[in-house]
Amino acid sequence: MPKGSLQAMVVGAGTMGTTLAKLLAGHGVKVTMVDSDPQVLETSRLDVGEGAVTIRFTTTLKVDESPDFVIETVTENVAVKQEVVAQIEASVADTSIIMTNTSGISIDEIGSAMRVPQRFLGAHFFNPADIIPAVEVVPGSHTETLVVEKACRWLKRLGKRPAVLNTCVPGFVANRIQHAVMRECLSLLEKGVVEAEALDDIVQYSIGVRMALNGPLCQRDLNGLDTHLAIARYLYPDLDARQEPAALLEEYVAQGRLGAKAGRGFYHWSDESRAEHQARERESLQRIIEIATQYSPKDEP
Ligand SMILES: NC(=O)c1ccc[n+]([C@@H]2O[C@H](COP(=O)([O-])OP(=O)(O)OC[C@H]3O[C@@H](n4cnc5c(N)ncnc54)[C@H](O)[C@@H]3O)[C@@H](O)[C@H]2O)c1
Repeated sequence: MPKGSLQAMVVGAGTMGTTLAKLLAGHGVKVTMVDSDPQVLETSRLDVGEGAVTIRFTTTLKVDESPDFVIETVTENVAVKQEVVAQIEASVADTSIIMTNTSGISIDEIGSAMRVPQRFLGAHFFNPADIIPAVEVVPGSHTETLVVEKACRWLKRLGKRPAVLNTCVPGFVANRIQHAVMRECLSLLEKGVVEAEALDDIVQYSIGVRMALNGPLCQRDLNGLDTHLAIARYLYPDLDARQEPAALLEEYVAQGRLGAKAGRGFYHWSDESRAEHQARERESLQRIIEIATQYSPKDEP
C-alpha cells in the first residue's frame, strides 16, 4: 500500500484498537487514534512502538474530518457503541465508511439511529488484529454493496482475508463456533469426564493442529461425510445443548478466576508466565499462519 494513500480513524485504543493501529500504520495508512481516556491513549502509544510516530493520538473526535474509513472498536456495549457511532457520524464526511469491530452485536441495532446507514458495516477483526488474517465482514440491512466491496478491497490490501456473511446473526460465525466448542468443553469438565490439562491436550493436538491447515468443512470432506453422519446420529442426543452459560463458568468468574490477567482461570498464572506465553504465542502464530496460507490462493490487491 503506497504511503499516505489511505486515511483512517480508530475509535477505542484498548486491546483491539492498539493492534489495529499497528496494522494500519504498518501498511502506510495515516491513522488518527481516538479514546476518551488519556491514560489508555498513552499506553496504546507505547504498545504500538515505532509506528506510533506516524499516528495522531487524541481524546476528541475532530469535526470535519474526512478519513476513508473509521473503525469503531470501543467497549462491547450496544448503548456505548450507538453513542460513539453517532459522534463519529457527526464528525466525519458522509463519504467516510464506518466499520464496527463488534464481536457479534447486531449491525442494524448499533446503526439504528444513523443518518447514513448505507456506509455502515461490521468488520470483525481477531486479536491480535495485526497478525490474524481473517476478518468477518458483516453488512447490515442498509449497507450498500459498493461499501462492502470497497471495505473488502482495503482489507485485502492490508493483507487480510475478508469473508462476507450473507446474514447478520448474533456472534457472527467465529464466536458462534467458539461458544459451541466451549459449551461442550465446560460440560465435559463439569461432568468430570476429563481434567482441564487433558482436555486441552486432546483438542490442541488433534482438531486444533488439523484446523490450522483446513477449515472444518474441508476437513470433513477429507474424512468422509458418511462417517461424519454415522457419528452425528448417535452423538447429538448426548451433546450439551443448555441455553444458559455453564454453572462452572459463573462460579469461576464470581470467584475472580478471570483467567491469565487475574492470575487464575483454568490454570495458575504469574505475570512472568503470562508475558512469556503471550510473547511465544505471537511469534508462533506468525509461523503457523505462514504455513497455513502457503497453499491457499494469494489475495492480490
Ligand atoms: N479483545 C478481543 O479479543 C476482541 C476481539 C475481536 C473483537 N473485539 C471487539 O473489539 C471491541 C473492543 O474490544 P477491546 O478488547 O479492545 O476492549 P478494551 O476494553 O480493551 O478497549 C475499549 C476502549 O474503548 C474506550 N472507550 C469506551 N467508551 C469510549 C468512548 N465513548 N469514546 C472513546 N473511547 C471509548 C475505552 O477507554 C477503552 O480503551 C469490542 O467491541 C470487542 O467485542 C475484541
